[in-house]
Amino acid sequence: MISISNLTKKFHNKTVFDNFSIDIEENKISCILGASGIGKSTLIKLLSGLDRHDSGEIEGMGNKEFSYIFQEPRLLPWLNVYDNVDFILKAVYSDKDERKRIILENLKLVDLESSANLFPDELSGGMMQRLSIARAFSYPAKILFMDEPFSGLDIKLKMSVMDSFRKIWAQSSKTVVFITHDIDEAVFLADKIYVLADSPARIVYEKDIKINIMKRSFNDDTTAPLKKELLKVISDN
Ligand SMILES: Nc1ncnc2c1ncn2[C@@H]1O[C@H](COP(=O)(O)OP(=O)(O)OP(=O)(O)O)[C@@H](O)[C@H]1O
Repeated sequence: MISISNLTKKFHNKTVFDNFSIDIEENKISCILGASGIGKSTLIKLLSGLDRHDSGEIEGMGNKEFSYIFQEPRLLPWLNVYDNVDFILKAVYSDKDERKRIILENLKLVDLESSANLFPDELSGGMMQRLSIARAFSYPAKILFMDEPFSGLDIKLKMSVMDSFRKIWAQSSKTVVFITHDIDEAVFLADKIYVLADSPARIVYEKDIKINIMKRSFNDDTTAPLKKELLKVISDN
């Protein structure tokens, strides 16, 4: 469990979190859903240690390594697909053959095995984001933070990239903290959804989704009531 308790974070005179608490389960996909500017990215930065909180406790991160997937893929343009992944693995695995096995296995899961020699400027937006997913999963980190990784993609690409994401996640046992403002994305991928609202931010709603992630479809009637509920919670707050 990753636990945040009684956390306070201020930027100058803006209090983003005041006495904020949340428990995040390990080996699951937890989704923080909320409007723009509410504090979602700040929360991930505090959890990952990229920013510091003013008071309160963050427990369960210890020295655990984490990887990040951002809204934009952040690839190295001078390296091909294979080497973009190899670049980050070199710091962890000295054995070239082991790196090769890990890289090819992960590229295969996101359907990029046959694109290993292409450079980022030869990839579509969806391919770039799939590569950033393969890179994040190749790195042996227990925790993955995702900051709106699908929001720059059109609906068709989004569905295909999210499908790649769930396949690759199902092979791992990573704890994922996923932030988004998109209800469809949250309902498609999350084991648990937290809705963040207000200023200072607080959790106004939380829900476990029991349907197996691999069995969900983007336009699934069984999740329609939940989507409606989330829409109401968001518009009421
Ligand atoms: N480094 C900073 N300095 C000053 N204010 C900041 C800083 N980072 C964030 N903020 C403020 O804190 C609040 C929360 O920002 P944050 O980026 O966490 O929101 P968000 O929910 O991730 O929004 P978005 O979905 O638009 O990325 C905003 O009001 C923002 O202006």
